Amino acid sequence: MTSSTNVSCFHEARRVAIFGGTHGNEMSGVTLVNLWIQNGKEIHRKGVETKPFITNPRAVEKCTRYVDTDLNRAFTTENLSAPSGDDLPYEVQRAQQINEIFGPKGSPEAYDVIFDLHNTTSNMGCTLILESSKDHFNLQMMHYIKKAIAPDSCPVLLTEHPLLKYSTSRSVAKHPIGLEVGPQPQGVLRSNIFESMRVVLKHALDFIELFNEGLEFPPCTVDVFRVSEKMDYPRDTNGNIIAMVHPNLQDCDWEPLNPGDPMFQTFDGTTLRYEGAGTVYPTFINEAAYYEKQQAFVTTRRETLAAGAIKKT
Ligand SMILES: CC(=O)N[C@@H](CC(=O)O)C(=O)O
Ligand SMILES: [Zn+2]
Repeated sequence: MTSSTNVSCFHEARRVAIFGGTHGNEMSGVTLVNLWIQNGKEIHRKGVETKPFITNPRAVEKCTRYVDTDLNRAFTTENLSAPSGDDLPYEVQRAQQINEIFGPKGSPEAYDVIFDLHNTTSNMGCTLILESSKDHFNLQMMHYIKKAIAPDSCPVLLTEHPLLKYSTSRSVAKHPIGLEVGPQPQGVLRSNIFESMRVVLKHALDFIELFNEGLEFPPCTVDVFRVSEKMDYPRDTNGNIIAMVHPNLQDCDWEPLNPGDPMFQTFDGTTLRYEGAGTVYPTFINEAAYYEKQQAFVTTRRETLAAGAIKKT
């Protein structure tokens, strides 16, 4: 067998977009994208058209997550195929426009790559979000970024899950990549968070340039954290929250949580413990935007994915 039989070929990643302001109060992405709209020199790469784009301008203007509904949940087939009109929620109208410009989602005309820039109030560091374990192009890119950024770490969160997966803005692209950097409060810019987001984007664009130049990337493996279970805050019968994230768990994103470990602390100081089966790795711990989604954190499990060799056609 010749080595080339194991190489997956992809078209050049010529059309690339960088989304900021999918959530209007996540300031690193909003600020970087606005900078790059003014001057795109930093994101220019040979043989690549990179378009910086503010996805939810009305939410950015109000510095709020969204106006009518969460844009990063709005890219469902139902929404995208609904008859368009002013009566639709603002973000659904916006999703349709974005799908026209960068999609259509699932079609050969769709953009090759979309980076969607997010911030979290959780202590997640610089996290790459992968939507499909079978996307070898993205796996290779994430492998490249992890190597380039070492000894700093860059965990990969895999959101592939039958119930917990959601319809993101970036999902209109052939290769959707979320970048989630924290901790940063909503509406706030922190220089360290801003800079680490910028550095990851730099490496990502370098990878695309090398790929388009014809470099072959050999098979590799990527350690990922696969989303497993959504954990809500403990509540009373009226739905009111009766406990907080336990101090031993707060800020401990990506660290092992074992059966019997403290998880929540009630207002009178009682510790509630994790009673699941086996070790999990919580993340999005105490994310501000997830109170409305009844989510205190999400558990993940570690997995190693194999990426085949890739090369441009
Ligand atoms: C805090 C936050 O907004 N996180 C993103 C994660 C993602 O882009 O997949 C979201 O919930 O849409
Ligand atoms: Zn966000």
